[in-house]
Amino acid sequence: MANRQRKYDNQVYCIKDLEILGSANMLKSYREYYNEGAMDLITLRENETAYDRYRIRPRVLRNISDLDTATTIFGTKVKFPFGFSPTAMHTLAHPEGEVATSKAAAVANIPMGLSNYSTIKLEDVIAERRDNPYAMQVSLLKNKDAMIQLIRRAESVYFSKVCSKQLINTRDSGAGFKALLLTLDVPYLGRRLNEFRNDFGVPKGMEYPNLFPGVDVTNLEDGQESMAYDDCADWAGVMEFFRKHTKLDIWGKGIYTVQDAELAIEHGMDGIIISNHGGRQLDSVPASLDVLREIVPVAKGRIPIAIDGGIRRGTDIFKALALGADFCFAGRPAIWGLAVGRSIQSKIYITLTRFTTIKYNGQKGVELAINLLYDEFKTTMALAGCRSVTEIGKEYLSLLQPTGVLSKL
Ligand SMILES: Cc1cc2nc3c(=O)[nH]c(=O)nc-3n(C[C@H](O)[C@H](O)[C@H](O)COP(=O)(O)O)c2cc1C
Ligand SMILES: CCCCC(=O)C(=O)O
Repeated sequence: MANRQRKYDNQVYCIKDLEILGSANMLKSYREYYNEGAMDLITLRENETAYDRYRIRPRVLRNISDLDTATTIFGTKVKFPFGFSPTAMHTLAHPEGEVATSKAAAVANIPMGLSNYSTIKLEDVIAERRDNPYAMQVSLLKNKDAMIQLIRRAESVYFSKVCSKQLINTRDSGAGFKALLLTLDVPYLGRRLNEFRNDFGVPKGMEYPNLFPGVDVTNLEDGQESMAYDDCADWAGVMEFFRKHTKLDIWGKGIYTVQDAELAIEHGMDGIIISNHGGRQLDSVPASLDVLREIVPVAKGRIPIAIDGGIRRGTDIFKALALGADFCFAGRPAIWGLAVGRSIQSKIYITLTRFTTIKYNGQKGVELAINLLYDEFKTTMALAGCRSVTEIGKEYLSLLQPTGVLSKL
């Protein structure tokens, strides 16, 4: 039966399960680095709970037999409106790190944002691509040379690969880096108490091979000048710099207000991500979902609007779309997938009768995260009576008031 629900292994049936199992597989200081955020974690918590204030209003008898979850992002068709936000240092969660995340994103045909604090070379990450799009995240640094070199490398991966013994150029097929995600909300790093308490540090000898190749970044937190964030950045200067140095699309990540959404449009950005950095920068800012509601009435249709922060269920993706987002991203589910991958054993067949078992399958863990969200999202669309992503609108949601009354949006 086509509409039977997929079964899962490893006792992971939703992202919450993945978080619990993945977290148990990590060292305390890494777990808290990934899972926690700034100060009292008020925003971190609200990013998730904001979704619980909305209720879905399904329509029935809608003939959903041709249901289509596909949409486009960065000019590329993808499986459903979900992709990975850039998160630093995947190798702390799993030895295969960003390569495993990339393999899973490629198999699923979803976009992947790659952090400039990736611990694996961007060329090795992009080598795993199929037709799915990638976006390179760029932090705004004082060190302009590091940024320029990073952009050059992202652009110069000429996406050629050997296929049927022929060297073909796959750039035209849409594979590879399509956009830069400028991280706008880090002139300083937020105050993450877990990092102070755990004396968090990356293992000796670890590098950020895309931003500072060959540099031991163990002491990054101690503020080496060559790695410092740019605290003089402004809209005009940033846009002038990036338009001069790239032909890729430029998205602003870390939009918290209507005023800054307007400025992003005014300065010709190609897209925005409404994001509070997963509650890791300024604590007690509003949940990104609440900011989405303010921004959509003024920005919808003028610029692509994506959102991240607290998206953990297919119903969350549905709700964000119903409130006007064009696309959803999430950061931590990829990390938990990698960490769960440490305990997934895959059987690889060598011959028809013999197989060997490999552990540490990071890709399978991340695929599990994607499949859970995909299956939940598809089920939500079907049960709400939406046949395509464009049909999802605010008529499918009510706001649950504290009194228990449901109000229209
Ligand atoms: C461990 C971790 C590392 C992150 N590293 C980066 C980064 O290098 N650059 C960046 O722009 N955002 C970074 N972020 C923020 C994410 O891109 C994203 O905004 C956030 O994870 C979304 O919240 P979610 O994890 O609740 O989905 C990081 C987030 C986490 C959890
Ligand atoms: C030094 C890496 C900072 C990455 C980041 O943005 C985060 O941890 O949230």
